[in-house]
Amino acid sequence: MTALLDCIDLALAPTGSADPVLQHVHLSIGPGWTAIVGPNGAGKSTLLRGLAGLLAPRAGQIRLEGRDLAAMTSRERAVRIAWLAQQAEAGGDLTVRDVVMLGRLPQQGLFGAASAQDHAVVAQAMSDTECADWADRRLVDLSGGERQRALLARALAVQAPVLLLDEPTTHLDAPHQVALVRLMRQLGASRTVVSVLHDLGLALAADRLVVLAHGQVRAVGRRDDPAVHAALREVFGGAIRIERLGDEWLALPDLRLTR
Ligand SMILES: Nc1ncnc2c1ncn2[C@@H]1O[C@H](COP(=O)(O)OP(=O)(O)OP(=O)(O)O)[C@@H](O)[C@H]1O
Repeated sequence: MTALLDCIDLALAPTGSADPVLQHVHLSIGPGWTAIVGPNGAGKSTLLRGLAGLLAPRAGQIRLEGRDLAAMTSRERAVRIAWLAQQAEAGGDLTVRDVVMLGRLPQQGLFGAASAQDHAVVAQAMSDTECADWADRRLVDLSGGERQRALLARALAVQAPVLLLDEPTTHLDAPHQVALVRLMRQLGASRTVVSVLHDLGLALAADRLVVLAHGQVRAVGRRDDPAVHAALREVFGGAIRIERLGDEWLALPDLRLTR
């Protein structure tokens, strides 16, 4: 399988930081759903922002479909990569439908009018994230979870081959977390979906995991890969238990540590 996103000896620094937090990263991420996990400050968001083309590499390169991401125009990136940021935007006076339609801008171009197909894509994206019922409400008036779902719909509406989601389950209740896992699995069948997740239980539903710590990749592998489980136990200091339940893997905080 040809990897869609390739990091080659990559060094990245967060915006405003002089020093790279990720160094010498070699990583290939292909089609399917990949979860990036690791302790606070490991560099997960920095890596995702790099993959989105929002941070220029301090060294090395990120290639998308074999092309240097840094050499692409922002329009070229925008039709290929959809992005959901960690901090939800307020959205001003825009309604949910307007915000989701913004996801079609890369395809429409600045002066293009929304086509019937754009409206159909927007309706489908709102249906997939269950926000169609409040399509006419202002984003600013929504609860945290509702807003998160509307912004996810905008990212889906781009219909990009690469979907990058930073903490997409933040603010979501349990049924919507499960719905999102189902959606990421479905989308992974035809796209490259990469999500940063703090909830290891949700991350272990992904096809593959990338375990990061201190700006280094500690393990990459399928969710049933013992090397991935060992790396998770190592980087989280044994604070989690990983157990198999049928076809699924569970990661639970090990509360016995508190005794
Ligand atoms: N502007 C900045 N200047 C200096 N250091 C920064 C800046 N932004 C982030 N950092 C540092 O870079 C490191 C990586 O940050 P990043 O947000 O990528 O981590 P993360 O793994 O996503 O963390 P979390 O799980 O807490 O969201 C952290 O140690 C953070 O303090």
